[in-house]
Amino acid sequence: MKVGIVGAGMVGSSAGYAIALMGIASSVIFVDRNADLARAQAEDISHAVPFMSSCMVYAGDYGDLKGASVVILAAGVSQKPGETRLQLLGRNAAVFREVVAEVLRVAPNAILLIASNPVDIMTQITVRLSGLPASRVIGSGTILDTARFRSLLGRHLQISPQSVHAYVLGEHGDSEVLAWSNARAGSEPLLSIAAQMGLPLTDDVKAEIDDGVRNAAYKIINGKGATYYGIGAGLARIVKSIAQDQQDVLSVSIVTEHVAGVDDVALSIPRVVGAGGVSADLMPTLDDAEKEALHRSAALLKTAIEAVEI
Ligand SMILES: NC(=O)C1=CN([C@@H]2O[C@H](COP(=O)(O)OP(=O)(O)OC[C@H]3O[C@@H](n4cnc5c(N)ncnc54)[C@H](O)[C@@H]3O)[C@@H](O)[C@H]2O)C=CC1
Ligand SMILES: CC(=O)C(=O)O
Repeated sequence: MKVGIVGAGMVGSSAGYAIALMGIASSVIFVDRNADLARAQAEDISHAVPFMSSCMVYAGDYGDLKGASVVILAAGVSQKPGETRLQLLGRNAAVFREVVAEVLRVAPNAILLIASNPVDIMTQITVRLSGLPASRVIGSGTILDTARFRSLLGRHLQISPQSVHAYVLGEHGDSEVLAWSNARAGSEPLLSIAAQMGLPLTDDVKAEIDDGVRNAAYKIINGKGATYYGIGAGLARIVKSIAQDQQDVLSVSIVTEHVAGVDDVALSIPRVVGAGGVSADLMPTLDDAEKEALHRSAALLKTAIEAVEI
């Protein structure tokens, strides 16, 4: 499978690195308005491939995306310390007006995988610009926040994060909702596991985990200027589900007709992902506070997209 990546910066290159090393694509092509950067990233990553897998990695222009099954859009600006994701909207919408048209011209049948922030709104903008069905325009959404939640829960409970089944819903951003009430480790509710392990999930522990998930990006950006390894692996995970038609349940963002009392808005809930993109939505059972928080997150995103003229 051929995977295109538009935007060869920190996020695009980390995704390309993960995809190449995981051996889930036959080729990865980088396109960036900075052609020297795209070439350098492709060359550097191609030197890692012989150690791990088999994948052609090169740089090109939009014409080279012809035949791509998936195109990742990671172009645009990223947050500076103190900036929110929503503050990037105007600048990244302008980038997408140019980029989406170029991609569609050569790869009209590709599934588009959106990374640029604010990712939920950029996903909805991409559906408007492309006219593609919502199921084929997938925002990475809260796949990263869900990984952060599982990582912190696993660390507290001393259990592998891969054995923690918990999701972050709603906006990939400040209003996101950690779904505690249905989270499990193994087959047991979290509270039961916490008691059995002698590691109670007190209100203080839950508040610390909430802060660690919700504010992870701000902390990492303060420390090193950008986040990229986590989302690079998350994007590769979505590409794997598509490439291998896995029907995995992943928290990703697509434009959804009715969700949490709001119509026609892109946000994350667990969804089934395979070769055709998203094939089903799996709305979790939530408690009243989580339902209300998800409604607020959806309404915030709806207000933001309504202000975008595309
Ligand atoms: N969805 C998520 O969970 C995450 C999303 N992000 C977002 O990903 C985006 C990229 O972040 P980074 O890679 O760190 O930024 P970066 O600045 O390292 O890379 C962005 C790249 O986009 C290219 N670009 C800009 N305008 C372009 C255009 N019109 N055509 C082609 N290429 C263009 C630039 O030349 C640059 O190489 C940001 O919006 C950031 O907020 C970052 C981390 C996590
Ligand atoms: C930057 C960003 O969106 C994140 O790391 O969550």
